[in-house]
Amino acid sequence: MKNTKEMRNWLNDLGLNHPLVIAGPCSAETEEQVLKIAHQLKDTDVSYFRAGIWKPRTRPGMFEGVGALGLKWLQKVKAETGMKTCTEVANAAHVKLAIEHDVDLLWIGARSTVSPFIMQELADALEGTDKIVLVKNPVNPDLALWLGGIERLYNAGIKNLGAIHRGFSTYEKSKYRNIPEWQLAIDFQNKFPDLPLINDPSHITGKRDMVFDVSQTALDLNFDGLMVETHFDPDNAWSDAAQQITPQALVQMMVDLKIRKESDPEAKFNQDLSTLRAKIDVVDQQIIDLLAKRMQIADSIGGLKKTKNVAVLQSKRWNEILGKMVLQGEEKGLSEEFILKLFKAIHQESINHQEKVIKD
Ligand SMILES: O=C(O)C(=O)C[C@]1(C(=O)O)C=C[C@@H](O)C=C1
Repeated sequence: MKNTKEMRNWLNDLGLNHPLVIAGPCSAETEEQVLKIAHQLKDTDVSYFRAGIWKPRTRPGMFEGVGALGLKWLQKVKAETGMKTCTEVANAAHVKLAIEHDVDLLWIGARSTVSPFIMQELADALEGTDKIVLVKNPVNPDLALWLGGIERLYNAGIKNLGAIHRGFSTYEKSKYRNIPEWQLAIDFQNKFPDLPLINDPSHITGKRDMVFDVSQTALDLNFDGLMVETHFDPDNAWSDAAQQITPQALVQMMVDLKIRKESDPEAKFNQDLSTLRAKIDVVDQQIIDLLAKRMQIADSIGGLKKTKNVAVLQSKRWNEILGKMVLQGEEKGLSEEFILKLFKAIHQESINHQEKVIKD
């Protein structure tokens, strides 16, 4: 699969002057609930109305969706509001039913993207469709697996493709439900700049008061749109209550979000930007020189340890360095998260260098 300008066709054809917005409840609960939310989202920036019909839940015994019955409600949404509709599909039977009920956009969930078998089954079931198919990132931060899933659909002749960034599972304590790992989304855009990329702030945050902030970051990183879970009574939603926002809050959010351009033609702006970028280039060069210097010292330590048969890993010394760097970083306005990531990477490289010296 190669990046092509045509990948954006389905998005360009919508002719939007704002980011694409997909919104609606996490789950379709009742016909009344679906239609009430849909009517509240009509005449807003929302182009596609979403509702989960088949819900992949972590543990059995939770609400697993209303099933095919909900597809009839989505048909009513389209007839009554004119909004296009979308839902999640996870197997060939879902695909068949969704297409029969004229759902316009199908998305594939994070728990399906992890499995090449499921992705191939879905690709076979969707073969040649002109529906829009969006693929959520797999639960683990694996760009190749994400792209591989999309590629299976592409190879099945599906041309209206896109991706949804919904964050990644983590065992470590985090303020997010699924950590965004923005770098991975940036790498995705670098590889496929024309493949529409939508952000899902609801699943990244898991909390409604963080949805705005994550949406703004996504737009600042040139995402093409947002998928936001929306319910008229979020606290009493049958699934994911904490992360849903009201349709009114969504409308306000779309007003408040700053939609930034990728560049500006003004000469003074571009000159100032070039000057600052030149400064960054100088600092980046210094960083590389310093890192190379540090690794030369690590090589010497490796040589010394080799003579006395001393282990490469020195946990006590390393934890001292890490603690000191976090404190010094904080004094300079650098987050603990960043310092830990940076120095863990430096430590690993230092170990690699020493290993090479010791094994030589
Ligand atoms: O101080 C050492 O013994 C080193 O090997 C250097 C170093 C580092 O790069 O700072 C690398 C590995 C050890 O785990 C601790 C520290």
